[in-house]
Amino acid sequence: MQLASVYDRHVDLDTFMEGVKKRNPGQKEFVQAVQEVAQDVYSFIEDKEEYHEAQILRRIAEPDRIESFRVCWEDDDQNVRVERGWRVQNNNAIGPYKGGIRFHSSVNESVLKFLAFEQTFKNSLTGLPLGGGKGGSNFNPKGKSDHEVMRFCQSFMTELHRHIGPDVDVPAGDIGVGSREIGYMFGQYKRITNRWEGVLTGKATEYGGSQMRPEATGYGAVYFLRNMLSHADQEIEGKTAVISGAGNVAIHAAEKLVQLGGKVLTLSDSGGFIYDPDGLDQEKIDWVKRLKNERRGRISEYADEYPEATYHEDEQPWSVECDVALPCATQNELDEGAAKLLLKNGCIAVSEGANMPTTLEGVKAFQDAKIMYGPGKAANAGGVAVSGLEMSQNSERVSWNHERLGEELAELMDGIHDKCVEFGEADGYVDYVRGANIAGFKKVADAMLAFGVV
Ligand SMILES: NC(=O)C1=CN([C@@H]2O[C@H](COP(=O)(O)OP(=O)(O)OC[C@H]3O[C@@H](n4cnc5c(N)ncnc54)[C@H](OP(=O)(O)O)[C@@H]3O)[C@@H](O)[C@H]2O)C=CC1
Ligand SMILES: O=C(O)CCC(=O)C(=O)O
Repeated sequence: MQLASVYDRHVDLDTFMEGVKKRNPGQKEFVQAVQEVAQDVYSFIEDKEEYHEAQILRRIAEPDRIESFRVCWEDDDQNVRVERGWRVQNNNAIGPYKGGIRFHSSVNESVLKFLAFEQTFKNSLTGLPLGGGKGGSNFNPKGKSDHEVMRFCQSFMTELHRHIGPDVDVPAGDIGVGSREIGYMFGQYKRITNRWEGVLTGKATEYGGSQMRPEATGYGAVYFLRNMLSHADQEIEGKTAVISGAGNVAIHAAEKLVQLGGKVLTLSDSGGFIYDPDGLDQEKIDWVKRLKNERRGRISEYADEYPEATYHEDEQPWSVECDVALPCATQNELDEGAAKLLLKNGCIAVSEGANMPTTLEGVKAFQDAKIMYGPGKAANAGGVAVSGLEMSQNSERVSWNHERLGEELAELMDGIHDKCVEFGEADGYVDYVRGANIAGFKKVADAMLAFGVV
């Protein structure tokens, strides 16, 4: 009986999810990501026998491979330190594996599997030939010297280089991995292989990086918000916004929102959030860029620099009244209680700069209230899309200008929004989660069908 249900082509959603849980014990983030996709995909493929027969969803929810390795390095006191590194190559049906590298103490296999799974759908949505992958380490760069970070990155790449390549797998940045870390890793790859090739994206422009890549994820999340609002005959101008995070994505989301006439009230980090009732302007945003990218300081310092602002230690920004919210820090930072608080305070739209920042219950609260809710796999796809354009520029040995890339990014975000509407609109409401899941799934699934059982 048990075996029959496992191999049954038409297992129902609950049985499918039971199987996912059994095969991935203790991996709650991964199970959550699969659940969110499966519930939409199941209703889409209900009458499509070919997807059942080929067990497509089950195959996408099983990474092609996971490389796991030891990373040894020496700290400044010459202590030997040992961390663990991974690369999860989830699916390369439509292009080389592509997705960031995360350095954070919370990184484990479940987190990277969920990110690589999500990336597969996100990359498909961009319309570019990019498969899905993700990697990282439990190494925590916070408080480490530049030399320590360099030694760690070199050691990480010494192992990772065996598994990547410009037509195989092209990593980039994510939490804890910015331009400094990409530079150290690219330098080590080049040293080991003696090849200059576009094996990483997010490089500095001096050595093959693309204009607009640092801005792309945050700007893209705001373009997606603009698209959702304009589909509902609304605009960003004059809207108040709450943003979480104070890293690459949050800072650039704030910058674009302000450029488009929005008022940004908050930023946060893992210590707490700042509330600035006057709103951030470009000068304040530039100050935060220097704080985070050069001095590597804490967001609490903002309230010392700008006395009109207040700092709220160990708190999240979701209690602040706003029209729109952009979670741009990390997974599951916005739970059901926070979602209901945002709704109660009049929030009409959420655009996710982070990956899976809202819990399943939080997502349901937004959907039940029928507000505009753009899930990360659609709303934050601008980053990987411009990474895809960096790969094209590297292959052609050309460099496109800022203006062209800005236009390409806005067009890519328009395309993603259109796909979400095409597959997610019913009865006058756009379910962007459903739209993104189905559009992302369909392209990968059709490619897999063409390959047969591999
Ligand atoms: N960079 C990119 O291009 C893309 C990033 N993303 C997603 O966007 C999000 C942010 O990434 P990015 O801006 O690049 O990363 P950064 O490392 O630049 O910034 C991360 C920010 O989030 C905060 N943060 C991280 N973990 C936690 C936590 N557990 N609790 C509270 N705050 C936390 C950090 O605070 P602190 O410094 O205190 O840790 C920091 O302010 C991630 O979900 C990432 O996957 C998605 C698409 C592309
Ligand atoms: O630019 C990339 O390849 C990675 C972006 C990323 O990690 C993400 O979209 O979550």
